[in-house]
Amino acid sequence: MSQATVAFIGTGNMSYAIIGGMINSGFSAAHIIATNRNQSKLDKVANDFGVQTQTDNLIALAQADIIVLSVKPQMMADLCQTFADSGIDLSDKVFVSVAAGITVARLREMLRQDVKLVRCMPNTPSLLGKGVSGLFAAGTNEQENATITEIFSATGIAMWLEKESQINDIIAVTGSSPAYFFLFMEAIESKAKALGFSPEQARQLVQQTAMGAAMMVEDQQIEINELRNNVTSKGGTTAAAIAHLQQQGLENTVSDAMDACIARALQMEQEL
Ligand SMILES: NC(=O)C1=CN([C@@H]2O[C@H](COP(=O)(O)OP(=O)(O)OC[C@H]3O[C@@H](n4cnc5c(N)ncnc54)[C@H](O)[C@@H]3O)[C@@H](O)[C@H]2O)C=CC1
Ligand SMILES: O=C(O)[C@@H]1CCC=N1
Repeated sequence: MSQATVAFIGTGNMSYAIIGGMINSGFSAAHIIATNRNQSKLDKVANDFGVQTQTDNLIALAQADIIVLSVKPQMMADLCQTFADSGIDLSDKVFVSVAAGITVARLREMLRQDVKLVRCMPNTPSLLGKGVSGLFAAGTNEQENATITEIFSATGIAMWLEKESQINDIIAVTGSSPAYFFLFMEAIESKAKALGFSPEQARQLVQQTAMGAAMMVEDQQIEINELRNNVTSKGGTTAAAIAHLQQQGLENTVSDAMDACIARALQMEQEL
């Protein structure tokens, strides 16, 4: 499957990021099909990355070896029904679902077949090759898994998981967590504006600092706690700020937020 054709069904934010990561790391645009019900939503991905686009999911399904299901979880049952009803042979295809909160068992029920399936939990930094994708295989062989690894390694780190339940854990750790970091950055940006910096200055200050901090974590390879200590002079300004965050329970708040994320995924598994 080295020249596998990959169809992204429901090309929105997440598929755009994966496709971008693939193209930026040298995948052939000719082997990627992006679908959406709405052609106008496909113009950007076609212009930016030169991939094929298609408003008819069944044409993409018939042409592709790997089918990435990337509609919102609430749309998945309707989409899968059209595939199950299509009469197209699904048995040789590898399905990859990036949807949160829908299990392998439920996806197979929706497709009315024990299809070869990989559950994948990516994140949007995939666009820059800085993504993380948790992967869980059901019914795929080694060669197929190698092809999937190749695709998701192109977008960052691809990590195979032993248990399907770990997909929900990785949603909390990496799938949803870019939003936690963005919220933290928004809070700093907003306060910088309140302190009198212009919107442009506030944006520049927060983005440079966040990027610098993240790059130090990667570059220095020492405990993150030590990096923090290196900023924190005893009796100084950082110590005052950190003490406030800790008194307000930041660590517990983050832990509780991640538990809420996992709980929502489990609840979706019951609902969808
Ligand atoms: N956005 C994120 O950071 C992440 C999202 N995911 C998962 O990715 C999936 C997609 O999420 P987003 O990209 O954020 O959503 P999105 O709403 O940006 O993209 C989904 C697209 O699918 C289209 N669509 C809906 N039904 C369709 C159909 N029957 N045929 C063709 N296109 C159809 C919609 O028009 C929309 O443009 C979800 O299942 C979500 O759980 C997973 C990890 C991270
Ligand atoms: O919010 C969501 O449900 C999806 C899954 C991980 C990120 N976005």
